[in-house]
Amino acid sequence: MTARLFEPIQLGAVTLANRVVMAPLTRSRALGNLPNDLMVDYYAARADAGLIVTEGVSPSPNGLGYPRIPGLFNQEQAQAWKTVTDAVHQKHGHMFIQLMHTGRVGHMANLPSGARILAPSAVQLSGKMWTDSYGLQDHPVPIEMSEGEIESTLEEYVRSAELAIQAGFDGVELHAANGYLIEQFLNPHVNRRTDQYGGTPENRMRFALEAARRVSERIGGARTGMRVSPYGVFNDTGAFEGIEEFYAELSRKLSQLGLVYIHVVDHGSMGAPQVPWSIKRTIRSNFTGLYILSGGYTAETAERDLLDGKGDLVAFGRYFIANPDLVRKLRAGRELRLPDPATFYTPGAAGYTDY
Ligand SMILES: Cc1cc2nc3c(=O)[nH]c(=O)nc-3n(C[C@H](O)[C@H](O)[C@H](O)COP(=O)(O)O)c2cc1C
Repeated sequence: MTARLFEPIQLGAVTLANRVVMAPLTRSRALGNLPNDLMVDYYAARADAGLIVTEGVSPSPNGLGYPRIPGLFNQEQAQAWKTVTDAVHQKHGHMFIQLMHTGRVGHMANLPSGARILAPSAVQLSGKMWTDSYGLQDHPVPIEMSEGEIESTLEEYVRSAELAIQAGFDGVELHAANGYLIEQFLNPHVNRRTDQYGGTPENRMRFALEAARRVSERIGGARTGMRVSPYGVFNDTGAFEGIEEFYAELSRKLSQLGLVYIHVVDHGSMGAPQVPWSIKRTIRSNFTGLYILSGGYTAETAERDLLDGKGDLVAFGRYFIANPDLVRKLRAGRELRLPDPATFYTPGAAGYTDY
C-alpha cells in the first residue's frame, strides 16, 4: 500500500525521489551556532527523505534567540553547511534550508555580542526562554525595528539565501510560521505598527512579501518556499479578524511571486487548535506551486490526503527524530518509534544520532 507517497515529484529544478519531507526540527546541537560533524551524521542518516528541510537557521546574529541554533550569515557557517549538503547529496537526497529569524523570541544571553532582540513592535512575549548560562529567563521587551532596521534585516535574508546556494542547498524555506519574525509582522496581536509595515492586512503582509520577493529574485522562485501557520497559537500569535481573507491574499501574492512551494503547518496534533480545512483549501487553490502538508501525519493519513489532492508532499516531524530510516519503514508498513522529548534540545548525540 501507500503508493503515491513514494512517487517522485519535480520541485523546481530538482526531482525528489518521493513525497516524504523531513519537517524543520530545531535540535540545538550547533555549538557556537555552527554546523558540526554530529549534524552531518544526523542529516545524512535521513537523506532518504524526498526533501529535507533543515532546522530553523538564523539569517542574522539578531535571530539566534535560542541556545545552540545554527546561523547562516558568514562564510565560516556557509562552509560548515557545505559539509552537510555534500553528505546529503552524496546519498542522493535533497535539502532546503529553513531561514528562521527568531525576532522577539529570544534572550540576550543566547545572542552573540553586539546582537539585539528586534521585533515589529515592543510587545513582550509571555513565558520563559531557556539560556545555557542562567536557566529559564523572561523574554525581554524587544526593540521596535526602525524602517532602516527592517531594510537591513530584509537584506540579511537575501544575503543568507545567497550563502545557502553557495553552501549547496537546493533552496530556501522562509519561516513565516510559529510566531517567529515574519509571522510577528503578519499577526496583529504582535504587530502594533502604524507605518507601512503595520495596521492594514496589506501592510502586515509587506515584510513577508518583501522577503519572498527579494530572496526569489536573487536565487530564483524555483528555489524559494515559505512555511505558514494560519490559526497557529505558538509564541502568542493566534487567529485574528479577517484571517481567512488574509491568508487567501497572502497565498495569491506568493503564487504571483513564483514561489516553488507553500508549507502549511497544522499543530492540532501538538495540542494547538486544529486548522480549519477551509483555509487550507483556499491556500491550495490560490497557490499554484506545490503544497506541503504537515502536522500529525501517519503513512495512512498522508496517503489519503495526497490521493484526495489536498497537497503534493507530506512533512513528518517527530517521527523523523526517532526513525532515521522513516521512508523505508513507511514503505514497509513497519511500526514507528516515538522520540524522547527530553532530548529534543539537549546538546550531544543522545536522542539525536543514536536512534
Ligand atoms: C523538537 C521540535 C523542533 C521543531 N522545530 C521547528 C523549526 O525549527 N521550524 C519549524 O518550522 N517547525 C519546527 N517544529 C515543528 C515541526 O516542523 C512540525 O510541524 C511538528 O512537529 C508537527 O509535525 P509532526 O506531527 O509530524 O511531528 C519543531 C517540532 C519539534 C517537535
